[in-house]
Amino acid sequence: MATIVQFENVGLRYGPGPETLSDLTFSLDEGAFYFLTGASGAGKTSLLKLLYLAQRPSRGAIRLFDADIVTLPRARLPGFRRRIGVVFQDFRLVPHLSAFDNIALPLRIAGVTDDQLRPPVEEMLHWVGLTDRANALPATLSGGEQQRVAIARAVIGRPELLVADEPTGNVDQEMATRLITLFEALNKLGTTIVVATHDFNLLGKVADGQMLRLEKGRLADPTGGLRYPPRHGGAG
Ligand SMILES: Nc1ncnc2c1ncn2[C@@H]1O[C@H](COP(=O)(O)OP(=O)(O)OP(=O)(O)O)[C@@H](O)[C@H]1O
Repeated sequence: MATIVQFENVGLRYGPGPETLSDLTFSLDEGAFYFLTGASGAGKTSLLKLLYLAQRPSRGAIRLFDADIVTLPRARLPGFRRRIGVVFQDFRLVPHLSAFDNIALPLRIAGVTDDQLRPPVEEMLHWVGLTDRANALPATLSGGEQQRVAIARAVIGRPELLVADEPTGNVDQEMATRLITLFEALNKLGTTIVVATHDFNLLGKVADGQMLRLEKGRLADPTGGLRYPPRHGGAG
């Protein structure tokens, strides 16, 4: 299976303090489904930011889509970002656009005409249970409804990589199951998926799901022990 993401000894430091992420060495297979778990503050969002190119590492090498993204010229970043769907923890919907138009955004950016984009947007609205909220502005939607719009927007363009930060944090279990089914359908079409979650119920819902676990900024063995222990016996 081809590799879509490769991290080699990656570290991330936000300021003068200790590293938030340390010694990350792993690869993600193209077309696979990953859950990223770990306690609050372990570094999940930070790792996702490296994956969707919102953050550059402080050290180490990252290859994405077969390119060295650490040295990638800034001008090429937007082209890479368009290949990645992102569900942000805080949704980041465009406030003056309706649910319909937020979901339609990736297709509009890709040059799809209004006539052509209506059927897929309506299908997505139906899938996330928001057909009757199509014209609503984000501020008038509940947190769970906003989250569903954010998910629909992230998946509609069938990205090569989907990165989702706590995508079911604001919905009930029934909707969480439905949303994971949507991710699985996208995964079957070839999208590589990385879902950061605290919800262990989700893990059992994807037959081929693999788990990555962060512990204090380091990648740990999902079964417990640290796979990449600190070299000098530190606590990590
Ligand atoms: N922009 C930033 N500047 C400085 N420190 C940051 C920044 N973003 C995150 N951090 C710190 O990095 C650490 C990891 O944060 P991160 O949000 O990646 O963790 P997380 O595992 O996603 O947590 P949660 O599950 O609570 O969302 C935290 O100590 C956090 O305070």
